[in-house]
Amino acid sequence: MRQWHDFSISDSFRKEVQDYINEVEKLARTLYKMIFQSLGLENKYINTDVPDIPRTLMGINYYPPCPNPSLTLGLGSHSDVSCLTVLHPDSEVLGLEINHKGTWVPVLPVDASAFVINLADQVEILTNGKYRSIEHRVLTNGEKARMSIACFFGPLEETVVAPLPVLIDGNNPPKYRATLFKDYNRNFASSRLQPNRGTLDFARI
Ligand SMILES: O=C(O)CCC(=O)C(=O)O
Ligand SMILES: [Fe+2]
Repeated sequence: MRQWHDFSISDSFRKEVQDYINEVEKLARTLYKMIFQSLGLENKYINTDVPDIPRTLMGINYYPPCPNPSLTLGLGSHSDVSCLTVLHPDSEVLGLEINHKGTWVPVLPVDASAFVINLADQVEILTNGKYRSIEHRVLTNGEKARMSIACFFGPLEETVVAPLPVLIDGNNPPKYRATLFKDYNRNFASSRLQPNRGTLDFARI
């Protein structure tokens, strides 16, 4: 039987991960820009005033089979903390659900190579709630293990995130205060997963 120390991080594994992250980062940057373009913001403003997303965190989630899926979740309900998540879901073993107006709806990948894109908390703050971060959770499967690869794209720790001034006026007062991303992140880590997009409470006015 193979032991844990038989699994080294080989050069080929390192390269695969690096190539994957490079490609997914290009996609994330394109989508991130399109989010703000869709709100009518000019490219010049986006390039100078919207915080950059240079920070990538990649996580491989492994959900072992569970003898009684009704008793537990694979991952409790939460919204992602950063700006945007590019998720490579397991197209064979389903389980991801989003909360759509109070109803849990399964996310069905259109094919084996399709990504799921989650808008995360910092985009909700920047757009002053025009785009909302999505609450999601993962069910367990009775027979098969599930795997997913999540890449989270966000600002630097020292970046202050606040609703973009251009989206604020008399009819649209700020719904969120300015927070240092480091503090937001620390609050997320110490409060663990929270339902109802509860991590946003940290910045909500
Ligand atoms: O496994 C999944 O499909 C979702 C994972 C997830 O929500 C996360 O890593 O934040
Ligand atoms: Fe998530």
